[in-house]
Amino acid sequence: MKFGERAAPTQGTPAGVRSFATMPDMSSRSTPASTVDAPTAPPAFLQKIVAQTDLPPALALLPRPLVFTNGVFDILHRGHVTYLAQARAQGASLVVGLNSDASARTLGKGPDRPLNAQDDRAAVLAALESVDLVVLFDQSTPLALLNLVRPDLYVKGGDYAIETLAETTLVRSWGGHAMAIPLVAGRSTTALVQRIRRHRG
Ligand SMILES: Nc1ncnc2c1ncn2[C@@H]1O[C@H](COP(=O)(O)OP(=O)(O)OP(=O)(O)O)[C@@H](O)[C@H]1O
Ligand SMILES: O=P(O)(O)O[C@@H]1O[C@H]([C@H](O)CO)[C@@H](O)[C@H](O)[C@@H]1O
Repeated sequence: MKFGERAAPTQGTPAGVRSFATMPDMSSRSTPASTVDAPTAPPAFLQKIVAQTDLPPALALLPRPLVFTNGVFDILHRGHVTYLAQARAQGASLVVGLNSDASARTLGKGPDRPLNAQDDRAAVLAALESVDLVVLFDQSTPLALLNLVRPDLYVKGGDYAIETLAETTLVRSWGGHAMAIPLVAGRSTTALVQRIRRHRG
């Protein structure tokens, strides 16, 4: 139900949200609707962010085939969301390995990158319908995490030569597969940042 819609009183109103059934009738007052208590419960999508130590039970709940990908996802753009939706469509669930800030800094993307901190990047990814789990990793490659997740399919964007990746060799070692997804032309975080900086003068 969208904010402000009236509905029949239901049981199980989320914590922090007062049921309309228990709210004072404000129809005859001039008080604006914005004075109604704001929800205080954290959004459910944050539950998709899991620590590596909590992975086994979280993975056990995911339907197979399981797809895995990884990256920095610093400023989310159309290329990313297209790629993640296409990756998810290859299986029944998608786990994203997300470079921690320390790990991202080792990748040579620039001295001020990542611009968005790891918790913010994780939250934005977790809010996507295509993403089932987000797991941070601290190394310069996702190999150790990949070995924990043991997906059926490893996916990376077409900016990588999939056959040359160590991730491809690893996923094939347990009978998994690897696939490259074609790039959405002209979309990258680096290009976006450059354009913003040029316009700023
Ligand atoms: N335009 C795009 N189309 C499809 N997939 C993409 C695109 N850009 C990035 N990806 C994929 O998204 C994942 C995360 O990529 P990354 O965070 O490096 O994006 P980026 O925009 O290329 O960033 P940067 O410019 O900082 O390198 C990678 O697997 C990459 O292959
Ligand atoms: O966001 P990026 O830069 O595409 O993600 C990187 O991918 C690397 C890739 O898996 C090559 O092996 C990985 O090693 C790196 O840690 C980033 O996740």
